[in-house]
Amino acid sequence: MKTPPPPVAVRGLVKRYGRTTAVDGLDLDLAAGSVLALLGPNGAGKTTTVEVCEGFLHADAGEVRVLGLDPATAPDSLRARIGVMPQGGGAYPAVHATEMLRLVAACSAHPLDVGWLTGVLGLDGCARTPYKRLSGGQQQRLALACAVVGRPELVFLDEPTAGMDPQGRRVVWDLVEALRRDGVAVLLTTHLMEEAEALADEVVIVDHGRVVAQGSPAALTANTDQQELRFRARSGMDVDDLVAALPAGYGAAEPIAGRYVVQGRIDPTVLSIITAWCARQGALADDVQVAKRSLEDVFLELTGRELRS
Ligand SMILES: Nc1ncnc2c1ncn2[C@@H]1O[C@H](COP(=O)(O)OP(=O)(O)OP(=O)(O)O)[C@@H](O)[C@H]1O
Repeated sequence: MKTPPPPVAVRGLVKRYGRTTAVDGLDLDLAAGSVLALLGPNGAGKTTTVEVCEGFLHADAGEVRVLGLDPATAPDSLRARIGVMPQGGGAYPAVHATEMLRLVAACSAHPLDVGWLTGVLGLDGCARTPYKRLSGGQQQRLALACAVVGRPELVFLDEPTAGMDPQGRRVVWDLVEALRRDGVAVLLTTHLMEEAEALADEVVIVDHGRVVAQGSPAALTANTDQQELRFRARSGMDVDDLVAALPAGYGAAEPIAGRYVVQGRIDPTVLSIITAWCARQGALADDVQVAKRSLEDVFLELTGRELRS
């Protein structure tokens, strides 16, 4: 039996806007029935990548295949098989929430039940509310409903929970989880590492239009034999001197001014060495934490910048 093509396969994608190279040789593979999160700071090229995959933008170079098709030349045949939730949603201002959803459902051969979907997404109370009167979170959830009502094989969600309160975010996360259980492939963008960690089978971290790291959240944040101790203190202390004070094999860095990281096995002796060393510098080690690496740390180590910058 012939294996179906992967939902998304991108090789060497380049997209420029004038002098700005938004996407700079990006590769991406979304496996069937899995959730991939494109994680990166503002302007990293996430939306541009997704819009090329959706067929809304054309690549300057590289190869893009979505469900085996080139979205640049076959957008109509693809449209019926994919669901798209654009950043910020979008609908006619006066249309009622359910009207909008019924309109989209009518374009599909086998839509989900609109009443069921509005219930699941907590939109029952605003079925007759004009789109422009919905809260930002409700507009987002309606956009998500529109993206999935046609039972797509593949869904693109561009920052699906941006600006949502924790309750709204939970509803969206539960729906993404349900899509995965139903075998739907999901490509989402986010700059929230907790969202990527909670939802994604595969995380692709992008910066300046390039992939800087990828893997499962567990693999990306795995500690080899390493633990980390982080603390805040006055900036500019000599980390080489700190390394010299620690047992052999330990590392220390100040990736952001005033924020220090010590890598190695953290035990009470090491902790006391660090705090004593700080005291000798006339500094107080504040906000001391022993932590597992987060995706935020991975990004910081790779780029020297914070995801939320
Ligand atoms: N239509 C456009 N014209 C010119 N430059 C653009 C256009 N769209 C995006 N850019 C630029 O391309 C780069 C990548 O933008 P993109 O929106 O893809 O990033 P992003 O990772 O989705 O960011 P965000 O998280 O803010 O949505 C940015 O420098 C942005 O300013």
